[in-house]
Amino acid sequence: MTMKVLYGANPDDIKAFDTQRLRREFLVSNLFMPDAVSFTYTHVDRLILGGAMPMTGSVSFGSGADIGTPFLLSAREMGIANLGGTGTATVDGKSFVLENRDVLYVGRGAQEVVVASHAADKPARFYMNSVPAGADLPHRLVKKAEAKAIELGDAKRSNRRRLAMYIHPEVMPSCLLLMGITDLAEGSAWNTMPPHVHERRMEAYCYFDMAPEDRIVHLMGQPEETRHLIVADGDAVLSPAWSIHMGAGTGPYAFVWGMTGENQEYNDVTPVALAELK
Ligand SMILES: O=C(O)C(=O)C[C@H](O)C(=O)CO
Ligand SMILES: [Zn+2]
Repeated sequence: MTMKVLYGANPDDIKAFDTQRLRREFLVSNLFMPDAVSFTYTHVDRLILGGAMPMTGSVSFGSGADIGTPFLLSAREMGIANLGGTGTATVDGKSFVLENRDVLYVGRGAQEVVVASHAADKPARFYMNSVPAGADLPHRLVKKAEAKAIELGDAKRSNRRRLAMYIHPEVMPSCLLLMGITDLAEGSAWNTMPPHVHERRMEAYCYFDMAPEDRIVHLMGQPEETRHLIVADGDAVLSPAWSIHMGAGTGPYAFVWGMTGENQEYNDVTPVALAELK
């Protein structure tokens, strides 16, 4: 298990960032390495994001040595989304089978998580978001069919998409984590249109189901001072509260979004008119 640390940046800093620096602070790559678990501790609302791609055996995590608590989840909750083939996640001896696009909520206090794929030629890709939690809630699997889905956008504007809420007060109540998956409709390219910011929550995206040669042009920054990141399959991007988050892909894609902060009000956002973007 590896734990990288990102300290985050403020909006004035990024005005002077070159491409390399911007990528270092806001882009997390190599999340899904064979038979490894990699975490990144961000100081953006203390969200930890991680990935694991077990192939033939199982891989486990749970130690809190990197973060100063007995266990990684001694004071945290976690969402685990399976972006690949079917796999199993076993939390302190209790096993949950995650098919593609199922999400497991792991409550505060879990000590050991063991993940495995059912078939090495179609490995599971477990993507994790973890945030500080104030209560112990039971672990629960949220199947794809149980998520609350919303159809958004318009094919004529190339932004039709289906947004599915998994860890959300109406589906799987948590302490402060929100997590869901957005799938772009065939032929649509743009996500999160029109864009928005949410002062009371940060957000992280993990783009997946992309062909290796495709890329997302992800836009970030304050509306009047945007920057872009070129993002590949399996990469995650951090979006602090002050940043827009939107993107367009050169081919089909989906993404997991995770949020935490002051509240869990999905609609507590400030829309940004496209004419405001610079
Ligand atoms: O395509 C979308 O729109 C989204 O998926 C939006 C994200 O869920 C989001 O930004 C939530 O604040
Ligand atoms: Zn958002």
